Amino acid sequence: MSQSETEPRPTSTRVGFLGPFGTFTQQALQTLDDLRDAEHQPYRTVPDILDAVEAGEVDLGFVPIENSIEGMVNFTQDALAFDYHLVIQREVVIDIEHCLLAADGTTLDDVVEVRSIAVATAQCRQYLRTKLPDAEIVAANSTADAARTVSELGAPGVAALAPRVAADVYGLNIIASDIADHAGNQTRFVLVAKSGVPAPTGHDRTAVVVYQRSDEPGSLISILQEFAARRINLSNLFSRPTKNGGLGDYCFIMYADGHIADELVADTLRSLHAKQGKVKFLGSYPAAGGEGHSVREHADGRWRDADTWLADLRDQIGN
Ligand SMILES: O=C(O)C(=O)Cc1ccccc1
Repeated sequence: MSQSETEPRPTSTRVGFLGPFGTFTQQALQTLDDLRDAEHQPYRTVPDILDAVEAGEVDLGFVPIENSIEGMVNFTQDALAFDYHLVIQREVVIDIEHCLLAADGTTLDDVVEVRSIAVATAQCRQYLRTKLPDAEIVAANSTADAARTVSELGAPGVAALAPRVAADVYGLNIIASDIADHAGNQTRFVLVAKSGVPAPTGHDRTAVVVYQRSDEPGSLISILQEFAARRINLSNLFSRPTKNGGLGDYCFIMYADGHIADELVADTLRSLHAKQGKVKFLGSYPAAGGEGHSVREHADGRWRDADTWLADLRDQIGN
């Protein structure tokens, strides 16, 4: 009897990403060497990907969360903060080059309509306003989705704002390249799963959503003090409307250096929970490019010493 008849074949990991083929998200996913042999499954929108992860249709979801020009990708941040119980496993940062793609016969001078996902057109706002002031901007589900529809339509005067690679995928011409409003355009993507926290690497990030006590003034400062008092660097902090509490009801989405396995990070979260009431953990994961200052190296040793000291003290007093 062959091995395949006795043992179930190991199924490969399935990863859902923002499709169709040719998106920036797909490019970023292709940089993950250990997921090269995984099944890459395109989805139409970020919620579709996250639904698929929650439903177990795919093992992992891969989504954009931050752009160096546009800032936070709010629809992803909000989905992770409010709508799903998923944990970030990893992050990846890639360079982004925006191009205008069109079918044969369309030059830049002919363009009357530009299609793309809003987060991409926002990164080229000045270019579009100055070079194509009369062009209509039409929303698509992704850059590659825009390229796909431009290709299918074949209509003159319609262009997609999309990655260079999408020209090959959809048989279009590049009629303008590198058109973002600022140099060094980059996007951060994250891999999410239903559960699991990767082991600390020493260069990690921890993401949390902290709800402020609406009845207490100065709650942001008291939240920040929890991190500052433990010398934990925050790489990002922004407020988002909770959406249920009416105008002015906000929570904070925070990205801190360190890992939940670090005593100092754990203690910060414990204290935040005690003081603020509601904290949602979004994950601890290796920071891209080895960023994320190590919280553990010095602090954990000192913390263990302090723990031992306190335990001894309590022993002495019989508690
Ligand atoms: O639409 C895409 O190609 C995406 O992957 C989303 C996106 C759009 C613009 C910059 C980075 C990611």
